Amino acid sequence: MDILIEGVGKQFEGFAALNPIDLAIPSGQLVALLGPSGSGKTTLLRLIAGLLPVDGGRIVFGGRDATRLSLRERRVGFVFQHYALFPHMSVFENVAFGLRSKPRRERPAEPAIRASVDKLLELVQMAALRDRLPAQLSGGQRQRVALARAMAIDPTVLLLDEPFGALDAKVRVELRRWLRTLHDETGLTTVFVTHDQEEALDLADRVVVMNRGAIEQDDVPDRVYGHPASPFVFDFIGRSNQIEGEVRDSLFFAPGMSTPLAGDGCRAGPATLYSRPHDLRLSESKRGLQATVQEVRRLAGRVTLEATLAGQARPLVMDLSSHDLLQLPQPGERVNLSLDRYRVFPTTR
Ligand SMILES: Nc1ncnc2c1ncn2[C@@H]1O[C@H](COP(=O)(O)OP(=O)(O)OP(=O)(O)O)[C@@H](O)[C@H]1O
Repeated sequence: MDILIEGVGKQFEGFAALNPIDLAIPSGQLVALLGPSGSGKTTLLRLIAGLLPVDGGRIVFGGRDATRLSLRERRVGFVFQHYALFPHMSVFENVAFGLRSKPRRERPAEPAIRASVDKLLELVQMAALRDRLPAQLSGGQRQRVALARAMAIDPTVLLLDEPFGALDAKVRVELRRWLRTLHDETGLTTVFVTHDQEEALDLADRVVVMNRGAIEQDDVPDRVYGHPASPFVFDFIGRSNQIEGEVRDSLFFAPGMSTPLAGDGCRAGPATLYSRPHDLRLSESKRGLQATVQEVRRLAGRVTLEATLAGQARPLVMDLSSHDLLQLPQPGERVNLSLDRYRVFPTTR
């Protein structure tokens, strides 16, 4: 089911946790809300769920205004980071709970409940552990049961708040691949909150990057990484280099360099050039950026070089290609660098 959010915002005691935003979540997509702590991700998820009343605007589920509907009426499946399964109930009973607690006239008959719980347990690969208690499961298994429980009510949408946040790194990666496969099988519209950029970029069809209660970019993962829409996104996603300078006559100037504006252009005045470490190269040409090598580092099979530019507070970081490794520059050496791709934004202070 598609979800439309129109002019929805939320304040807590005068503090804007979420500025009024517009967002369209197409049916069947897996959407990540990504941002630093306090950026408003959970607030937005809770507003979609109906766990919090909106200050204004509309939330539309599949063409139907759901703004004033409760969580139950919206029929959303919700999974929290620490989803408290009922400790005294078996895996099977936990998943059956949502169905058993439906009002009598909506409640399926017992054989139908058993059949649908069996199917869900197969889907989340927990059928073999159906009689176990939550305390007898690993963290990852518990979250799979929580997901099955959220899906038992045949939800219109699945909302997941840092579902793998409490798990160790290896299990997280396994579970996120598993969630992607599960999503492809069920086709359920799913929105999940994460502050882990790798998780968002790896898993989602669309990534909504949030900062200070606003949406900075809503795009497919490749574009969020390759074409960041704002300095915040450039900085927050992946690694970035910054060169301080100014824009004049449609050129970017910094001490010892001038280069044409790329992309959407940037108004005249103080500006910052952003680039990725893999978009910088060692160059033979004397016309490139002149830099002084500070350090060459090896980390996890990658070799990076740190170099300073005259007049710049921050060093530049670049990934070296295998060709560069044949003649590895040494600390203190002067090198010429060229920029393959970059974007210039007005400097924000
Ligand atoms: N019930 C509340 N009362 C007052 N302030 C709140 C309440 N809920 C959230 N906030 C504030 O609103 C802002 C956004 O919070 P929110 O939980 O949406 O952020 P988040 O992006 O999900 O962060 P995290 O990743 O840390 O969970 C924060 O500054 C938070 O302190």
